[in-house]
Amino acid sequence: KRNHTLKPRVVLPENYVKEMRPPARKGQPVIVEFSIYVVDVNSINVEDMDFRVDMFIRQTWRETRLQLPDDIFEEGDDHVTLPPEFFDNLWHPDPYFLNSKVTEIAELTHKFSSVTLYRNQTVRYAARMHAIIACQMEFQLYPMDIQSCPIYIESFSYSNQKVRFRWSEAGVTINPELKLLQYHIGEPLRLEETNGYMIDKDGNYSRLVVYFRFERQIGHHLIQTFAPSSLVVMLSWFSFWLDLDAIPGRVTLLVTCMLTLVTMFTGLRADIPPVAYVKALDLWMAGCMMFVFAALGEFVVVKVLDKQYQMNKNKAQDLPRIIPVRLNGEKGSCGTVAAWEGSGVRCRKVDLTSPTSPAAAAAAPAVHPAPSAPHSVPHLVGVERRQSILQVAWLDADTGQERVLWREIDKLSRVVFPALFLLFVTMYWPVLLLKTKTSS
Ligand SMILES: NCCCC(=O)O
Repeated sequence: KRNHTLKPRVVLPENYVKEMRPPARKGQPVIVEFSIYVVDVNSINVEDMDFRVDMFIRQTWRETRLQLPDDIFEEGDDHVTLPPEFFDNLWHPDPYFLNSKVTEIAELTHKFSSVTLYRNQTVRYAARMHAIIACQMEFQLYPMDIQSCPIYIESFSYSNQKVRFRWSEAGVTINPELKLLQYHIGEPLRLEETNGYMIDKDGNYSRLVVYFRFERQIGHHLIQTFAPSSLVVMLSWFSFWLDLDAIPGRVTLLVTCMLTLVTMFTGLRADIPPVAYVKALDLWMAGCMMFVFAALGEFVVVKVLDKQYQMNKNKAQDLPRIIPVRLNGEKGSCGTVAAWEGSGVRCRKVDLTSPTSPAAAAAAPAVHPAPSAPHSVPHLVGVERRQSILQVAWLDADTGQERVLWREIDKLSRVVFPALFLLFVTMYWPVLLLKTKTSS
């Protein structure tokens, strides 16, 4: 019965010891060249800070002990491809992914790997692998963050004096059809050949590094976060157009805006792990909430001041407009106009309807030195109250209507709030873009 399997001894000498590395010039390491074709990157998992990559990983090295008879090659070929089982008959390097959580060779009916022997005694081993790679992610610039995730390939047992890893000319290539939901893979990928940090008595371990750059696409967050939250802030400005007396309307509008923002940002928090530092999104959230909070605060302050003004105004209107003020040096109380007239005490009348007039100004100091006069105290309060009222309220020259300082704040806020929000936006985005650029 004929056996068509290629026997290892056909290509390997009798004295082949697979545990010994191929003979190299004295003191020279075996050079192993790597190339990677990334088929897919999926599950960039910010919760666990890792990502899953499917790839073809290829290694080539010279095995000078191979004896390759012509009849194992097909006509015109310079290589013969063998099934994965043949790999176990050969010496082979022992790379591993230093920062992987899981590594496995894909399998269906057989392992997806192959060994190719070349006429020039080069061995090529290719395998399709899945790996879950740990990545130290940083979220300071989230959602404009760029994650730099390296894959470290290191020899497990051979120091760099025995085996040295190199990137082949092909290096690392990415499937051009690869699309990620939220990320863009920055190219070209940065490749490095270094020595590992673990120092053996024979030296370091040879290490290859490929840095994946995952640039988060802002589009998703523009639609889901930035645009809606900006609209909610703008919505809160409508309260400045509502009347100061529309308390339920204004409070409902502002509180609803605040709750909408809180709900929106609570939902977003689930997208990334709870890190201990401030993220760019936190600043945006805080900014938006501050604007709505400030609008609510403005309403409360203006409403309280207006209420006090209205109360003072009503009380002041109940007070007498013309009061008798005792002349300097006179004894006795003037009291009210009715009480004073005919009392014999020398007083003079002061018209308080115009307290800023010289008469009222003159009256005030004249009243102060007479604390003993019991009836002068309410009149003094009346004078001061009238003065304070007239400082915060005035008649509109065009309409002749009373205008109150507090109510003017609402009008000012209609301009100041949008202007400040615009300033916030124009400072936030350039700083964020600049930081993103410098971090990549
Ligand atoms: N069909 C996958 C081949 C992979 C490789 O040998 O590079």
